[in-house]
Amino acid sequence: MAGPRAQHRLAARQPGRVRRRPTRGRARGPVRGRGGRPMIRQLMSVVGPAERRLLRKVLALQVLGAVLQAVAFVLIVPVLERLLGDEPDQAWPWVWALAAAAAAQSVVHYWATKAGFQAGAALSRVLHHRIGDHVSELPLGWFGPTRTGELSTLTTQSVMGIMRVPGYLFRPLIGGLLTPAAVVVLMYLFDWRLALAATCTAPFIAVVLRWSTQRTATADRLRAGTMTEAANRVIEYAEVQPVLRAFPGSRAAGGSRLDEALSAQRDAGRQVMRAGVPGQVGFTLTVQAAFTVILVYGTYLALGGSLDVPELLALLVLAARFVEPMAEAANLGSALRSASAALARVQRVLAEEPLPEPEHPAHPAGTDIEFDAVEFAYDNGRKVLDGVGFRIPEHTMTALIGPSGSGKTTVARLIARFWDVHGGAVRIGGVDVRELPAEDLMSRISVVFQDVYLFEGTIEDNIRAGRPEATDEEVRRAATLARVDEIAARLPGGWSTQVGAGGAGLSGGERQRISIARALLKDAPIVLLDEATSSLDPANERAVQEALSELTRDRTLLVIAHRLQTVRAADQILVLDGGHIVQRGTHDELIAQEGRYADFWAERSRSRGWRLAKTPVAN
Ligand SMILES: Nc1ncnc2c1ncn2[C@@H]1O[C@H](COP(=O)(O)OP(=O)(O)OP(=O)(O)O)[C@@H](O)[C@H]1O
Repeated sequence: MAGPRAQHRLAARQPGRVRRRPTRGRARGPVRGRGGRPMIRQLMSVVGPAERRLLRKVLALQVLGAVLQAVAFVLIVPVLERLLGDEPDQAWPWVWALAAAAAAQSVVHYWATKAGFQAGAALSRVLHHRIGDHVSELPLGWFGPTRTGELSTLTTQSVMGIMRVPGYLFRPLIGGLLTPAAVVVLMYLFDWRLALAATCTAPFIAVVLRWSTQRTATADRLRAGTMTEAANRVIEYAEVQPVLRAFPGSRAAGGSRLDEALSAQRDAGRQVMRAGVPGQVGFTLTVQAAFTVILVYGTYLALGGSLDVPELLALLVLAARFVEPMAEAANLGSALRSASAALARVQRVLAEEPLPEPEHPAHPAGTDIEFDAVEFAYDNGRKVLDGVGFRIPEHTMTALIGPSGSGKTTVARLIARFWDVHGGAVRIGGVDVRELPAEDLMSRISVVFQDVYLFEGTIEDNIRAGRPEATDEEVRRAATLARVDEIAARLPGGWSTQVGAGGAGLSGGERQRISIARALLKDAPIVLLDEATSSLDPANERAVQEALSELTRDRTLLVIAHRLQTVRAADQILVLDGGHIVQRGTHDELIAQEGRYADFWAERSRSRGWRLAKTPVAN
């Protein structure tokens, strides 16, 4: 059984039925896997034409800068030749040429650096937009609990790592390759034999450089992995403090997971050192050996009389400078790998399939909801819904009950198209939800789930999120209907109280009342509601019930019900178990039958908590 994402991919391939949403102001280049492509190509593939132009400009300037640097290096030879020879006065034209080359290189370097920073800022902007645009088109089901951390790392550390590339990495990398190459080529103008000797040493230096980079690459990757793990363990350790303190026995286990991660990080750090030292020593020795070869050969030529001593000295100075940019580039291996890994992470998210959009949007007639032989499984392949069928008539209330894990939340999520079904269809007003544009579908639905998210902002801001263009009166009216006015009156800052990200500082019932007010303001004709399971104090319980009765008026409502009075008030009750609807009807009809509902009612009436025995789901 294909998982939700695989299923989206299948749907996206069906010809004629769906089309990908147009890409608003984005790069047209395809996002393909790394496949060993040079980083610059990877970078070009995730940005738009304007940023590509800017990157090309930076590259061109850096290439020019590297060549000018080589020219400046090479001009040292005639200057030294003349200064150390018999006619020092003749050095002046070369000194001026050297000064001109150095000045030109400085100017180009300034332009390149400026363009590099501009390109970095543009990269950061475009990547943030692309990630934001793309994520907004992904199925809601993609947003699991780990995504917050993933997205925040992506938009901060990863994007920062990538934006440093044109400003900080291009110059040494391009210089490291081009300047030595240009130096060797220009050396041929002075003495082809020493130039040839330098050319012959280059492959050895390159091989050792590659070997040392590969040695540290594996250790570096290991260290990056252990650092992420350690960071996650630190966060986990902070988050589970209440549990660790409530259950002292678990403290050792909680602490040891963190200790293990930290010592793995330490070991990985040592491994990087161990792996890096031979590479660096090997590189230095090879460079020294190459220099010695040139020195010995040059001395041999000078002793034989075929090379002047001043020219030999000048060429040796040049040879010494020729390895400098290579050494600088060699030290950037780690930064380059981490930028490449960051780019790969961005590409992975950008490669996630967006929700397929209908080619010919349909128009629902009404707001009744229908499940027609719906089948659905999450990525693990276990069928959660297996041929579920029911209808919620317009402007009626349906209560969905069933044991924990029976798929009640999944039913609600499928109506809001968090994922697409794998079999059958979910219809609204007779139209398959897959034939509705995502925005149209969401404009018809209000979702009040248990894990209410409150934005960083005031109570008022949070309610207004339901309909940003609403007037102040409309916001206050929704708030009053949902009994949020009582909350505002109690809080020191009133309506302007900051409720903070995640709504810290408010109880579960209070958060749900704000989310009901938000839904009331949105005024969508369909409401999907997951009643709070946590026990509320009587005042909050009454307020939530009153708020709900406002919310459900004249709307089509599916409620995942946990309270007896909600279940009783429903026009229809559906009992979900084992992947099927096992009973349906009104409270009176179901209570008259023997079955799971009657058991549930009897059990629930006896105690405050209730549970239905779970039966296995047929696959
Ligand atoms: N994102 C997910 N990925 C994989 N499996 C999931 C996911 N969400 C839910 N499940 C699994 O699907 C099954 C149905 O979950 P669902 O949340 O729909 O049940 P529920 O009836 O609403 O449970 P509860 O009453 O405890 O909230 C469970 O076995 C659950 O573990």
